[in-house]
Amino acid sequence: MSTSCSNKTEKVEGSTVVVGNGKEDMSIFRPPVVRSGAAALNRALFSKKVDLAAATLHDNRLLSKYRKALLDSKELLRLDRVSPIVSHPDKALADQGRKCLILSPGINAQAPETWGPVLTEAVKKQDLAVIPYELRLEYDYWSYHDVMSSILPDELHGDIPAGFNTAGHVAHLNLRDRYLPYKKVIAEVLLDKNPQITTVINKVDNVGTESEFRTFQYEVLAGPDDLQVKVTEGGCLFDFDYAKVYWNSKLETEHRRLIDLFQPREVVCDVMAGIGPFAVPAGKKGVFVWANDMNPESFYYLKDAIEKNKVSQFVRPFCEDGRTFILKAADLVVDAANKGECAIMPGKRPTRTKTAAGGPTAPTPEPTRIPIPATISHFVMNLPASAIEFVGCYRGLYAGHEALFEPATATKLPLIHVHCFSYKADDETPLNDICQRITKELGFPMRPGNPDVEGEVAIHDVRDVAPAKRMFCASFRLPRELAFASRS
Ligand SMILES: C[S@@+](CC[C@H](N)C(=O)[O-])C[C@H]1O[C@@H](n2cnc3c(N)ncnc32)[C@H](O)[C@@H]1O
Repeated sequence: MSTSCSNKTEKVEGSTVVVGNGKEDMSIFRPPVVRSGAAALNRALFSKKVDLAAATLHDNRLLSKYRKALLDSKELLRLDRVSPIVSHPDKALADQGRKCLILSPGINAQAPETWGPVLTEAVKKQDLAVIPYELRLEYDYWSYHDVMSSILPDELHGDIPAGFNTAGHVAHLNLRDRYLPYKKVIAEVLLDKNPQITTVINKVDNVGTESEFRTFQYEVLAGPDDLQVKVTEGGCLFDFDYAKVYWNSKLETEHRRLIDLFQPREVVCDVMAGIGPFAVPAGKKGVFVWANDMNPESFYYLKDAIEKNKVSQFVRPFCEDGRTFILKAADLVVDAANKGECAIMPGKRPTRTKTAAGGPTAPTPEPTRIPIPATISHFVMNLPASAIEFVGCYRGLYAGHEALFEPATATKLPLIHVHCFSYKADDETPLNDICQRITKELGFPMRPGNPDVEGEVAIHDVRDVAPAKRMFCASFRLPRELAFASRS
């Protein structure tokens, strides 16, 4: 046989193997079929023996030379997560430190015609011998996907639940009905294969129980019913009860995108702040944030995050309906600026406090005073199911305060970032839909475009949420006519 011809790479679930002569049966590396249904997971059933061959070296010093040569000639086993270098299967020889190299499937110890050129030559030189080798693959070897493919019937293989949300040690599934009979087994395998996860929950869909605070009903599928989680996002620690407040780790990129727009010393108003994934990291970079959430539990954990992350000079927590908070925040910020409120940052000592000669300690620099500006630069409204309905509340935001903005000063009116859902489409359909809805609520014509042009909206595609639904963020500057309208 010549292994140098007709090499091909075959993808086996969870493993890639390069086949020497193109004739190997790759199914030998698939996990055993364990159609135990919804019964308890029996890990022992996933043990599998695979008959292969190994090259046993007469001198271990030749190990690296032959490992490379056999790899290059495609005669060495190449299987993800399996080292081809193993102890000799004979215990006495193994105790003497003798090693073997596991060979590619298709190579048969008893059939020299299946050996490639490197093996043939090395055997001739008596550098090595080819022996049968039994490779054992156990439950721990198989990936989550391998194990679930073994357990689930063929008709459920297309959509094996994998894209779960995590919050600290909790994995949060939202299983489709057809996977529910297997929910306990799915949860057990997830626990086994994700060491950082210790509790698996599934969303329980009780029609009409969706909370206004975006919390959900759940059942524990595996692990303790402990949903007090610790999560790090944007360099900040959040320690909260996942059952009582909204948290979605899939929004991390969106949080970062908006935080990157905010400049230190600006003011941001987060109308539906949750426990602060926009507000707290923004505060950490020196942005003043007026952060509000109507859920008292979110307010509690928002205050906790402000304290734990030491951003209380920059982030102020509130707990009220966002509809009333919008105008109130604008007024509070004007008041704070008029009163000269500020953050005071301690002066930083130079790292070396003594002169090279061991002289006097350098004086502590003066603290830096960072005044709160009078105007809000950004509003954030992440309540996608209904935030667009809140945009009418901006009417009269800066009534009587024309002097604070362009053209009297260089300050622009605030940018409003409204999260919302719309259709999934490759054309303008979602953009037009979102602009029509904003127009209706605002009472001012808005169209897709550049947010710096009055009447235009930039629409960012945030993420997929359902087969026909996506989440977007619509950003626009508050039109002058509305900002300075009288408050009704
Ligand atoms: C989708 S969550 C977003 C939370 C946070 N901004 C984030 O990105 O994770 C929406 C939040 O709006 C809050 N909420 C719901 N109705 C509200 C209202 N009328 N006023 C203020 N907050 C509200 C909920 O309690 C929830 O925390």
